[in-house]
Amino acid sequence: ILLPLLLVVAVSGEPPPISRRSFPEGFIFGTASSSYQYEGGAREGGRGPSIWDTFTHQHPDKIADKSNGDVAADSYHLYKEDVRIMKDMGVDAYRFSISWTRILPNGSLSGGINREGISYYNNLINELLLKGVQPFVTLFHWDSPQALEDKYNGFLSPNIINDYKEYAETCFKEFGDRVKHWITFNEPLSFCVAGYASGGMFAPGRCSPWEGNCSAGDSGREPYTACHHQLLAHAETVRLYKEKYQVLQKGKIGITLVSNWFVPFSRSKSNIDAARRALDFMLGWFMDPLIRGEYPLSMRELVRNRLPQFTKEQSELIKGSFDFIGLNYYTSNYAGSLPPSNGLNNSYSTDARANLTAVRNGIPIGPQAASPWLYIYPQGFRELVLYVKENYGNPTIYITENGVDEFNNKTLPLQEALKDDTRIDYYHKHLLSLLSAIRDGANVKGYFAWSLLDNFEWSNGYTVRFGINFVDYNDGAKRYPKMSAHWFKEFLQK
Ligand SMILES: OC[C@@H]1[C@@H](O)[C@H](O)[C@@H](O)c2nnnn21
Repeated sequence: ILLPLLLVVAVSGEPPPISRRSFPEGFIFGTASSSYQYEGGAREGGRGPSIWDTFTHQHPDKIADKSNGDVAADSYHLYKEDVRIMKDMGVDAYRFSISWTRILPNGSLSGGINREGISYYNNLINELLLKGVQPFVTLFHWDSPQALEDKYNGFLSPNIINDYKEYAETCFKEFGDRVKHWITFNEPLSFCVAGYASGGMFAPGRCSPWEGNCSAGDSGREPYTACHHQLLAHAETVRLYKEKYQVLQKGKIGITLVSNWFVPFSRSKSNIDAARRALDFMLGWFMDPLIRGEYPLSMRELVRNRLPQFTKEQSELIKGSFDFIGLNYYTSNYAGSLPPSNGLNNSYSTDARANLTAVRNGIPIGPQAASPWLYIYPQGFRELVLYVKENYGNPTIYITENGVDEFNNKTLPLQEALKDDTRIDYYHKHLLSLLSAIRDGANVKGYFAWSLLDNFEWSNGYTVRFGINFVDYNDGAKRYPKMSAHWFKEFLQK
């Protein structure tokens, strides 16, 4: 079947047609978002400050347009419009995150539950269910409570494990009768590397002096410590859910990870090994503990005493602590080998001894999008999904994010800004690539496009747009469907 279709591509250059009917029966399609990037209402409804409120307000220079998430896409007020858009598109599900500090304003349960926060998420969940859209809820999408940062340095302290577990249990109690898919953490990698290693790009903005302009930090230790505590918090929360809630509530629980695919610079052993190390340090950092109860050998050999160790009990607790894996894919890199670091200026960024780049011999791996790290390489999607299938026991996977951005060109007339052909081409080719991996046996049950709306893109602020729907930040965050929204609506026709 595929051969003639590939001939079509070879001749016409057009990718073969695809629709939801190309995918297995029951496959879930949705869109994804996160609380700090979408909600706004930063000081409304009893919400407490998160580290991203502090980071954007105290270090506006760290954000490309010096912006913040105070208003964002204003989903705090416009969520019913968002759900109407989803219903009109025909999506099956919506992945969103809960703001920890909207539920527990000062981070700990002892500080009290904010009933207005509970009410907001009840309203959102009920509206989704009313319109036939399943909620997939992420408990943590980088917006840690500032109060816990002040109290004990947040995820650098093991104290956060219990505070996180109590926050999660509050959500299970309040929403678990209607939420049947829970994601404990979004991309521990991104949070720990961009927040603690590479130049203070993300909140809490810690790093070593040789990595950037940070007031404090240790790029060679803190990324590993913070993510060790996230993995332990994840494992303890999964045990809690399975022991106290899953039998009655009948939901599933997992974690969302992100990885690039890595193409060796050449077929030399050193470059192939470098590509494998890159995968270990980006994906194996979490998949190896989840599947084998231990960090990858390459990490233990290269990071050594800077990498925390699991006790036997912790290893048993984390091994198998998931019903599904959420996997985010956006882009791929070339990987080449680097000599051992000097052991002086240690950093996660150099520990893997891998030179990662998007350009080889002057030729980019694919067209570059707006975000500097995003090069379009659909083949990498298939390779990554099959790598997880073959190296980690073919776990149940939901693709929890996949997408591409364009620049926020303020001089463009609205009708021009809605013509996002690149996004249509990106989704078309990535869905074909995913379908190919599924047909080769990968156990993928769903796909969430990033993102429903344009939103606050972390250190890029509002200078780039990832939305299938355009947000007019100058006119009450009004939503307008881009061409890709029409494409998705047609793709999703039952
Ligand atoms: O950068 C685009 C998106 C962010 O907006 C999401 O918050 C984050 O989960 C992510 N991971 N990889 N790419 N992304």
